[in-house]
Amino acid sequence: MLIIETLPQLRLQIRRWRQEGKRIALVPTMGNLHDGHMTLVEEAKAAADVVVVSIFVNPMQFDRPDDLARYPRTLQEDCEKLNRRKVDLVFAPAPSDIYPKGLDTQTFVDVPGISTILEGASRPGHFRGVSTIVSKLFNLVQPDVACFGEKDYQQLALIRKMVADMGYDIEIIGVPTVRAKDGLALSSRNGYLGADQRKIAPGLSKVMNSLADKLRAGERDTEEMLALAAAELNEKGFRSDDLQIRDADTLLELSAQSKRAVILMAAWLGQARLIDNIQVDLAQ
Ligand SMILES: Nc1ncnc2c1ncn2[C@@H]1O[C@H](COP(=O)(O)OP(=O)(O)OP(=O)(O)O)[C@@H](O)[C@H]1O
Ligand SMILES: CC(C)(CO)[C@@H](O)C(=O)[O-]
Ligand code: BAL
Repeated sequence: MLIIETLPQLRLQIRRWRQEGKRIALVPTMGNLHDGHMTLVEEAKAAADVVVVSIFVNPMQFDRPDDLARYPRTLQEDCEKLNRRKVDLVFAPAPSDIYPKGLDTQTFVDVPGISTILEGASRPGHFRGVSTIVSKLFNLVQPDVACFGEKDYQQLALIRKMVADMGYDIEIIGVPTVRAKDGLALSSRNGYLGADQRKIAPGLSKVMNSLADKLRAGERDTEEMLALAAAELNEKGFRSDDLQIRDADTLLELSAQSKRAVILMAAWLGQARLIDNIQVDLAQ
């Protein structure tokens, strides 16, 4: 497995593979890898000849400096895991390679509409940072296919829109959320949970699933349903943040025309802001 940190070295290797006619898959990550990431890697392997995993804690997408500072960085363990999975190349650049002139004058990619609602409203500038780094990684790695997790539902929708709007010739594969046995969605930020909080954490998916059951049973008073869900989370020890039931295709409010809903959950548990989502078919 190649571990490359600089842009010129990466370009050289990508050019070689292109000349050999290889189909390239990209899995963008911020590292501290878990089984959710490994599922993305397996999907990437099935879809291409060579797999590139990027590991970059992207400062441009963090709206809180403390969140950036304490984000777990475990490059050596990550590379060992990826080596065992027979990944071909890990791209792990330094921030100064990606943003040599800093962030203030960096050209950015903004996806209108979707980047400022929901998670984008809670985390100002976050999605501009995501679309900019993913666009830059697409240009550097020139993948034929790229894999993203459904756990970050709005992010996946943002990337799909960017690819369509900008004419990237890249297939985007969305990978279903990988969970622990007790239902908690795997996430690097779960590492911030203490042992007692870890016991409470699956409550987020339990409350989400009971909202999904209510939708399936035909309940449509979403305001009332979400207020009850927030109270239930707070009772369990969370600080409910943003809970939404939206049209799964547009991310706008549900309408009579909506075919599928997505329930989007965000709640604080101690120092960790946990997110989760589930899609529900509304066909009666
Ligand atoms: N449990 C999971 N199941 C499927 N995909 C996941 C899961 N967790 C993360 N991913 C995906 O892995 C990619 C990289 O995510 P990232 O490195 O930010 O990990 P993370 O666990 O989501 O960390 P955090 O949310 O704490 O930043 C993204 O496409 C993300 O959606
Ligand atoms: C896609 C991504 C790697 C861009 O930094 C990040 O937002 C993530 O880990 O989901
Ligand atoms: N997995 C989403 C990246 C972030 O929270 O910044």
